[in-house]
Amino acid sequence: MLLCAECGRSVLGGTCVGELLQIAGVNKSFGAVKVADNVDLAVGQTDALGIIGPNGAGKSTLFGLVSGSLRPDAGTILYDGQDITGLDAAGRCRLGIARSFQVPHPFVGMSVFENLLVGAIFGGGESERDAMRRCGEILDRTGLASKANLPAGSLRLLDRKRLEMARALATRPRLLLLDEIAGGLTEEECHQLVATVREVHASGVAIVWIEHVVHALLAVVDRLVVLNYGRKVAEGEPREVMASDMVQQIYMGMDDHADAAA
Ligand SMILES: Nc1ncnc2c1ncn2[C@@H]1O[C@H](COP(=O)(O)OP(=O)(O)OP(=O)(O)O)[C@@H](O)[C@H]1O
Repeated sequence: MLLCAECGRSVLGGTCVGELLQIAGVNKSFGAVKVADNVDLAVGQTDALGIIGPNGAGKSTLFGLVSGSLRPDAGTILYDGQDITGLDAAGRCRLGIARSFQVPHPFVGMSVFENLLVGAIFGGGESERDAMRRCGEILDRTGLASKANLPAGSLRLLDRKRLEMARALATRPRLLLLDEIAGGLTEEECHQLVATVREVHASGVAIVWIEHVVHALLAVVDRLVVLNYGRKVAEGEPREVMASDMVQQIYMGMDDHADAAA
């Protein structure tokens, strides 16, 4: 892949694709607990970015700030060059930001297909006819075609995870935020899920993936960010980041905060 000499991002057709998402100086506290501490982050239009960090590091909170369910106390969020810091979640969804949740929460009484249609019509802004056609394609792509008419509440774990991703895809995202979709799956199921995420990325969707199942993440992402106590403490080539002393210390529980608390 050709990279821009100035910013290091991908070059398509001779043009730098630039940033899709830019987070600058974002802070968020819940009471006395700071869960986003001056976070800067950029995601290019063709990026696949992984985010790791211990429990409570502020990873899901960051997704809330990007998808619009949470407001930062300070800082700016730009999407496609537009300041979306004050925009609500529905507005961000219409611009192409979609999020899957760590704990899937589909409309359990509706069928799998109906769950996608809701996303496609209300989130993606499509006519019912276009939405139905595209939802059929997404069901195929995510391996849910044979489950289309089942109630979402009857699905087992892998299919619930797939549905969570399919619902996000139904909104026609350019930026897909995946929150721990591989947890609890068998090796084979994980392998299938990785293949689907790779396909989605290859179709032109930027991916940001929070995941504790690191081998699944490393099979997809080309950059890795580490959060700890709300701070971005490392960023770079995934295997180099994983091998760094910083990450080893955090995962061995030997970082500054742990020392201080001891
Ligand atoms: N709405 C909220 N109100 C108060 N505290 C919250 C809220 N949401 C998250 N927190 C707290 O903020 C901290 C960061 O939570 P967050 O879910 O972002 O962490 P995480 O890195 O995603 O963790 P995990 O890997 O366990 O999912 C935690 O201490 C959590 O309890």
